[in-house]
This record gives sequence, structure tokens and C-alpha cells, in this order.
Amino acid sequence: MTQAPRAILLDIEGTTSSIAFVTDVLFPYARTHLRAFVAANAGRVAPILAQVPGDPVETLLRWMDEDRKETPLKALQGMIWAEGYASGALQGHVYPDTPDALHRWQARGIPVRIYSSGSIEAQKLIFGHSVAGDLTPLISGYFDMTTGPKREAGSYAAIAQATGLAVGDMLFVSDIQAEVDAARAAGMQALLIDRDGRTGEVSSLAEVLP
Ligand SMILES: CSCCC(=O)C(=O)COP(=O)(O)O
Ligand SMILES: [Mg+2]
Repeated sequence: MTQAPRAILLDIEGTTSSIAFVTDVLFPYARTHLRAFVAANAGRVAPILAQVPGDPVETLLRWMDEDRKETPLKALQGMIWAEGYASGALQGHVYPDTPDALHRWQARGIPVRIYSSGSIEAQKLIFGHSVAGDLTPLISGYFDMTTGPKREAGSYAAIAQATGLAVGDMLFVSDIQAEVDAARAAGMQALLIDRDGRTGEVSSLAEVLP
């Protein structure tokens, strides 16, 4: 029998927040502001651009078109979004059941952590400036691709080790089957969420440890 999870690990895009917010709002915002941001912040972005082959800006634009989960791209997107959130141009989308679930799990003493392709800075921004207010006090930790790719079992083992929990005590929720499969291959509990209610094991976080 599967034991009750002692901690929860959540994906963002398609899980806590809508895919449309990421693809139709966040990604275009970063694309539109990339050139001006790089020009205005040459010193700050130099270490990031040094990790990008070829003409860095052209490569970053191509990576954006291909939705590549490259660490330098994710770092730069996070820096550009920071300005958007600070100015009020961006507000992080979360489904209404997301803050409800975070409060419910906190009341039960179940810590919640995030694992997303977005940089840790970008993760803190979407929850810190969300449509439901600042949700960061309800989140115990953040993991991004610097821990490892989301479709590799080793990443989930590394997250469990970093949190000091047995991997089987954690429950991961994601809208991507390959991520759920990787978590299960590591021995983590996992649930596939489909916000459209078609193919997932759940369609809302209200169904996760209700
Ligand atoms: C932190 S919000 C932006 C998410 C992002 O950049 C992305 O590529 C989607 O990542 P996820 O792993 O949450 O599906
Ligand atoms: Mg996702």
C-alpha cells in the first residue's frame, strides 16, 4: 500500500498555473523585451550571454521559438520578468484551487516545493506576484533545471535527497506524462493532472490530498 505523502512537489505550467499564461503572456513578454534588456543591463547579463553559443541574442531568440529549457535562457527570462512584475505589467496566473490547496496542505503540516523549468527566481516571482497575492509564505522550497532535467529519474532522487526525505514520501504533480514517469521511476509518488479533465488522473489540485 502507498504511504500518505509527507511532502508535495508541484510543476507550474499546466499544474498550478495555466499553459496559456506561460506561452501567451510570459514568453512573448520576454521575447519583446530581450534586446532592450540586454542593451540596458550589459554588465549583469554578460556572464549569462557567455554561456550562449554563436550570436547570443539571436541564439536566445531561436531557443525561445523552440521552447528550449536551456539554463541561460531561463535565467535571462527570469530577469526580464522581474521588471514586468515590478512595474505591474505582469501578474502571475494561478488557478483558484492552487492557493486553496497550498493553505490546506500547510494547515496539515505538509510542505510544498516547486519543480519547474523556469528559473528559481522566475518561480518566486510568479507566486510572489500572483493574482491571489503573495503565495511564497506557503512554499517551502524551489527546484529548477540546475538540479536536473524534469524527464530524468535522477532529478527526483536529487530533490528528495536535498529535502532530507525518502523519495517515496514525496508526491509530485505534473501535467506532463514523461515527468510523472520519471518521478515514478525514481520511486516518488506522482499524479498526472489535466486541467481540461480529459487524460489526467486528477483535473485540479482540489483532488490532491483533499
Ligand atoms: C516560472 S514560470 C515559467 C515557466 C517556464 O519558463 C517553463 O518553461 C515552463 O516550465 P514548467 O516546468 O513549469 O512546465
Ligand atoms: Mg507543466
